Amino acid sequence: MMSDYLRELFSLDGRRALVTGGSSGIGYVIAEAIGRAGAEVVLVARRENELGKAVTRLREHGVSASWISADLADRDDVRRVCATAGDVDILVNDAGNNIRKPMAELTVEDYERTIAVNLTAPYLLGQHFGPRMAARGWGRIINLGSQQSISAFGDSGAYGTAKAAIAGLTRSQAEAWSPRGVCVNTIIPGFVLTPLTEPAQALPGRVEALAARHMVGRNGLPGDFAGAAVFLAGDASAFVTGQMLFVDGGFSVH
Ligand SMILES: NC(=O)c1ccc[n+]([C@@H]2O[C@H](COP(=O)([O-])OP(=O)(O)OC[C@H]3O[C@@H](n4cnc5c(N)ncnc54)[C@H](O)[C@@H]3O)[C@@H](O)[C@H]2O)c1
Ligand SMILES: O=C(O)[C@H](O)[C@@H](O)[C@H](O)[C@H](O)CO
Repeated sequence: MMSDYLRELFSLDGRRALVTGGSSGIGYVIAEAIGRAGAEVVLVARRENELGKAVTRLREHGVSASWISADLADRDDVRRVCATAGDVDILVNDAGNNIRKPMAELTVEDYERTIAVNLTAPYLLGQHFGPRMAARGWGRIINLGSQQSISAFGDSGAYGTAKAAIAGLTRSQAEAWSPRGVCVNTIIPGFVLTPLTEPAQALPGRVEALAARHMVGRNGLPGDFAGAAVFLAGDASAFVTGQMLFVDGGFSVH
């Protein structure tokens, strides 16, 4: 049975979380995990039907959940999320997109949309919620990076640019607000089987080749991120800030 000590260390009771990209993949699992640890959860994504389904699933698990529909590539939508979300103790910047083309073929529109979703939205949401968390003396920001935060992959130059910058954004946000109780960290996944990676999964032999590049011998699943998210969202990680946490089955060191 879980001791009161462990319950206190990992409980998110009384916390309120905003999870972008929470309708799908890794973001949904993070929302469910921190919700089941006690937090109230607000999901942000574009498609209302997917958001509605995710909120229904969360409620089936006893999680207090709601959603805001927004296109995070659109700054007016980002501002509307900031204005309507209320107090947020835990911000998870999970929403991401990857426009896959050879570097020289990415248009400026591809580049700008990719940067807007993967980097500018986390920047603006952090700028709104970070100081408010700091004023209350407690907060957590979890950004989603990628192996491309530290190394190059083919055909995703704009995404790689944004994900490398996420590591720098995390350090800058940590520097700004950690002195007042706000820990900011990046989760770096391996290759995870989600809708985002379906184009890569469709390439012959690619799934198997990537599985072999993980030390654990398999690709990631969304469920692999639950434990790290609960850890980084709560008091257990009070002395962890500005870091990249590699939840990648050993991919980065293989
Ligand atoms: N799957 C992987 O292998 C992998 C690896 C490294 C990093 N990541 C990162 O993890 C995060 C989650 O990815 P996933 O694999 O779970 O993908 P996913 O496609 O399952 O989920 C992405 C989520 O982001 C939302 N989203 C995308 N564009 C949006 C926009 N313009 N406005 C609002 N919401 C938007 C989608 O609605 C969805 O909820 C992303 O930041 C991704 O870059 C994934
Ligand atoms: O969109 C994608 O194809 C993924 O995000 C990939 O880039 C890798 O899975 C990731 O970089 C590993 O962390």
